[in-house]
Amino acid sequence: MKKHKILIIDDDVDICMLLKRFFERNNYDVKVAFKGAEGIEFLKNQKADIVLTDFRLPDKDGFQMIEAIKNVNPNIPVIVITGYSDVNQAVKVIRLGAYEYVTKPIYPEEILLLVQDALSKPKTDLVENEELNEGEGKEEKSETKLRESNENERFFLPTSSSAKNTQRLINLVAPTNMTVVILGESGTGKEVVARMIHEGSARKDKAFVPVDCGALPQELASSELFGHVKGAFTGATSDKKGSFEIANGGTLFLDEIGNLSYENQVKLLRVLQERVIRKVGSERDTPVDVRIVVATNEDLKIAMQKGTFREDIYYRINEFKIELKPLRESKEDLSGFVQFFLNNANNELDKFVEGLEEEVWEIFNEYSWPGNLRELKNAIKLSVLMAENKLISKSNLPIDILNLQSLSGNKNAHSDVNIDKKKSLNLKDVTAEAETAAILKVLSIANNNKTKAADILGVDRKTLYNKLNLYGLLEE
Ligand SMILES: Nc1ncnc2c1ncn2[C@@H]1O[C@H](COP(=O)(O)OP(=O)(O)OP(=O)(O)O)[C@@H](O)[C@H]1O
Repeated sequence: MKKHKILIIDDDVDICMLLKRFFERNNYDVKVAFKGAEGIEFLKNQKADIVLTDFRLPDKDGFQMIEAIKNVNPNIPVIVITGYSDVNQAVKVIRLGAYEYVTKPIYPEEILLLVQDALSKPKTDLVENEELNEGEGKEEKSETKLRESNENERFFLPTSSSAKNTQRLINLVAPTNMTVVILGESGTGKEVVARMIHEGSARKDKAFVPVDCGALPQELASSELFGHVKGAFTGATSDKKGSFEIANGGTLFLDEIGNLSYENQVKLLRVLQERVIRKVGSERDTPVDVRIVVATNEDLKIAMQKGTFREDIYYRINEFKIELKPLRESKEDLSGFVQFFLNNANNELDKFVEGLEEEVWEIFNEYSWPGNLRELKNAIKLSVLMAENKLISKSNLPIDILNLQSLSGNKNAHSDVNIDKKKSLNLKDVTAEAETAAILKVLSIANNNKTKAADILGVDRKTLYNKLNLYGLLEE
């Protein structure tokens, strides 16, 4: 079998040699470069299948590296090694098109898993930020990718009268061009509803572009949303399309809109009023045809009173409102969602779990589900993984559900994970204890594989590392 070629760029000779030996032992062809320019030069002249680069190189930083690498080969997956505390950088490198980032201290096995994962994906899946690179053909490809991922997703349509009413509103508004505001707590399915609106519109064959305004780094937000022209700021080495342009003809979903900076609110108002955008650093307007759906879990009226959200935008976007109930207030839909998530988890994990024991149903009905559908989905997935019989039993449940459920004083649950009365009932301590127990349990199930463990826990690897650090669980 042909060996894959990995290019490792790091000025730390020890790390380079360690990784080189490790990957060679695992049957990879390894090329090493100690400077950014050297690595780029190599890519220009020879083929590599994947690049592993340190964020801090003597001649370039990680942002410049990704941009330069993608200029040579937009399809090549890039994994960036960052310092432990550089969470913001890590988020930015992903936005710039890196496949993944790993934090120091590095674990070669963890990097190997990521490399295998990246190389097993079809090329189109790897082109996360194709829009970074201008060109009509490329935009088409990124739209195809979005459509493909939409088709793979299957949603459950709950049947309670309130859920049916929501579905009626979705069906009513979908075919129009109205701006829709979706309100609901985190995890209630706001993005799913936004997708349904898109799917039910004449725009369904064009892109659905979700943007989490809460996760946009301040200094990159304008360029992410509206694009930039070459030379607009240091590091803007080529033109870049923003989310509005990528969504042209389709739907742009602005999640957590309350987090948009004042400056970007002003720009958004222009799009809403005139349907044009102006790229950062450009002197001319570009027309866009985008349907806008926004979501928030904060009360925008209060934000408006506080002066953090502009009144004119509020009234512009407030054309049609859909409010999603938290799961604790829509328990009639619980069993339908449980069955749906159970089927998915069985398929994903190759298991054959048929349902929940009666006692577990009682716990599920009592529990307040602060993370809503996302929490339910993760809890079912973990329980299916843990289940040894046809029915999920109480011992298979994530510990935090049992802890919070027992704290709520439920008489029916007979929890055997009761909190010791002598122990602190301070919520922070309880949470720390529950999280530590859940993390340790999952790490042992996942054979200490952090990527897998993070997946089971329903968090990203960065969050898992932060928790491991916080609770002193990181191995030396
Ligand atoms: N109708 C549904 N059918 C199947 N899964 C769903 C449905 N609604 C939500 N989910 C699942 O629940 C999880 C949370 O949904 P979603 O991301 O849409 O919530 P959200 O309200 O946008 O969350 P946040 O405010 O945190 O961004 C996702 O994994 C999603 O796939």
